[in-house]
Amino acid sequence: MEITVEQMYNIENKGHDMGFLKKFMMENAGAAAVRRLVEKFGNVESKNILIFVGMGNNGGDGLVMARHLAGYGAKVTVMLLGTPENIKTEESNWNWSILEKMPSVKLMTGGSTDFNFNPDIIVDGILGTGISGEIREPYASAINYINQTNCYKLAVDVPSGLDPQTGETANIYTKCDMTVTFHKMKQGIPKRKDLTGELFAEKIGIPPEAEEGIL
Ligand SMILES: NC(=O)C1=CN([C@@H]2O[C@H](COP(=O)(O)OP(=O)(O)OC[C@H]3O[C@@H](n4cnc5c(N)ncnc54)[C@H](O)[C@@H]3O)[C@@H](O)[C@H]2O)[C@H](O)CC1
Ligand SMILES: [K+]
Repeated sequence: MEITVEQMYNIENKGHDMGFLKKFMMENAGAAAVRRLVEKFGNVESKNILIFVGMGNNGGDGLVMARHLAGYGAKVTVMLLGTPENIKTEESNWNWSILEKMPSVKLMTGGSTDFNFNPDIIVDGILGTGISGEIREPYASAINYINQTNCYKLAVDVPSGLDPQTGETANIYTKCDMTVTFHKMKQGIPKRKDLTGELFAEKIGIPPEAEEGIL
């Protein structure tokens, strides 16, 4: 069953109000996406993985992925597309503060795309269900960098720039090899398999009762 973005937010909020906090949903989302990646590659040890992180919860999922991938022995670099003080949500902030205590993950901020290594894998955690309007900087430059770089690309929830409700694209958008979306498929995402690549919908622990009165 495909659901709307509004239904997803309502289910997420109801699950949170039941006590299954968004930080746990985020943890399960990031872990599920990493499992798909590890399954794809067999082993991510020593792979150069570059994770672009937006300032909302799509970015937060990327931060969770960074921690899990470090645990698998990958060489992880996180590029936060802004400054840590401007991270928008409590859950993302919490995950950033953990990474600050992990020298195994290289943290970069601001959004420069002048990297001194070639990534094997890019994770697109720039924009998810919160997208609105044309893509602004520094997100636009990050999306251009992703599209110009020849490596494997995983989209967190939805390729950034693709509207998960309508399937329409903004002025720029990423083209990925795999997309891992969460809880249930959103209506617009499967309309653009050319941008999503392989597509998976992963459960993230939200109680089914959180759907009551919404679906
Ligand atoms: N489905 C679930 O239960 C869960 C989903 N998770 C992830 O959370 C994101 C949605 O997070 P949200 O913070 O609401 O939105 P985004 O991260 O997509 O981005 C919002 C952020 O981006 C800015 N912005 C919006 N449009 C633009 C634009 N065109 N150009 C530049 N910047 C833009 C805006 O200012 C906002 O601050 C969902 O996709 C999942 O990945 C959670 O992990 C929990 C469980
Ligand atoms: K994304």
